[in-house]
Amino acid sequence: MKKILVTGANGQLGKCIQDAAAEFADFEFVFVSKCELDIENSELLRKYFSENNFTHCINTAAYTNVEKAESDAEKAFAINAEAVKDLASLCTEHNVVLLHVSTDYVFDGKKSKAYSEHDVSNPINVYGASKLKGERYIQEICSAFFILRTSWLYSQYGHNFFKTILKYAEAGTPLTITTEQTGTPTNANNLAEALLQIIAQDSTEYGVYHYSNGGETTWYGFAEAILLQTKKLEAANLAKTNHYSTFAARPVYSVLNNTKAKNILNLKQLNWKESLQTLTRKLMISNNFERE
Ligand SMILES: NC(=O)C1=CN([C@@H]2O[C@H](COP(=O)(O)OP(=O)(O)OC[C@H]3O[C@@H](n4cnc5c(N)ncnc54)[C@H](OP(=O)(O)O)[C@@H]3O)[C@@H](O)[C@H]2O)C=CC1
Ligand SMILES: Cc1cn([C@H]2C[C@H](O)[C@@H](COP(=O)(O)OP(=O)(O)O[C@H]3O[C@@H](C)C(=O)[C@@H](O)[C@H]3O)O2)c(=O)[nH]c1=O
Repeated sequence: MKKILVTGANGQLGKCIQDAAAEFADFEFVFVSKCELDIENSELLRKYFSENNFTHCINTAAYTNVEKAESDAEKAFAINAEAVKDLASLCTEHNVVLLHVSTDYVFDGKKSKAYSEHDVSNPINVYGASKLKGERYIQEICSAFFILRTSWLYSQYGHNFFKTILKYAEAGTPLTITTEQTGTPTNANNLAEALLQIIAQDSTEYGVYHYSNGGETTWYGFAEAILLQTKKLEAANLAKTNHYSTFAARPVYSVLNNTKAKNILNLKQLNWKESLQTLTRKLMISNNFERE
């Protein structure tokens, strides 16, 4: 019997995993939100691992505010690196396979071809640096781990670009969206399923993997597709810009090459536009866009 601890369970990906869990009836899940298990609390973490026979831990807990991280580096590193180090140690001590999620922002974006796992990481913002440090701890401490780097996550849950665009459009707020960065929007529901599939197939091909939806676009292209697919484009006030001022630098190009995940973990890569369409159709039928 697989017993899986999911941290950060009230976040975007955590909620998508809760939904995807319905398809994996053989697994026992322990979903813990930040209130129930703060991963910075090493004693409480230790207690959870001692009192449960977990076989796997999916760590979705993270400091994800890219802008705020620039002036709050200590906290970003405490959660994305130091707490991950504790988690990695406990997983090793208790023979637990760790599945951890990382980001395209570990790269500097100077390439113009999709990044593979062999490409050198070189983060250009605090968030990316803190996530890379977390990855490094896992690689040093664990032997049984999967690090899945993904990009531009969105879903019906939490705070994300998809929901921001819809909220602004519904309020009639003008939208000026940048064409400065190119990457791949990834439906967090697809990532949730991929993580559970890795567990289901009992893979021991541990290591770092890139997992995102397929294709590429800019943030402007993503916004346009969101509005088009939800039939809000005509009414929306959408404009493009080649410079949107932010505190944090972002990689100009951060498309991830998924070949390794496809070949070794047999993960399917859905095209970003098709996956967006699947989600928008589902949400439009059920009228179930989660409100904050
Ligand atoms: N969102 C994106 O675009 C991308 C995300 N990722 C990675 O994917 C993973 C999931 O991200 P996503 O679900 O979108 O992020 P969210 O911010 O939606 O979820 C993260 C969750 O972690 C919680 N959390 C924060 N600090 C702690 C802590 N100390 N202990 C326990 N829980 C904590 C947050 O709670 P609270 O909100 O209360 O602080 C939140 O519920 C992260 O590792 C992220 O770095 C990678 C690429 C893209
Ligand atoms: C809100 C807004 C943003 N932008 C720009 C700013 C930025 O360059 C880009 C995306 O902005 P956001 O702040 O929504 O996205 P950002 O926080 O950069 O998203 C990142 O989050 C972390 C957690 C990751 O790991 C990354 O993969 C990526 O998804 O869009 C506009 O051009 N217009 C707008 O109205």
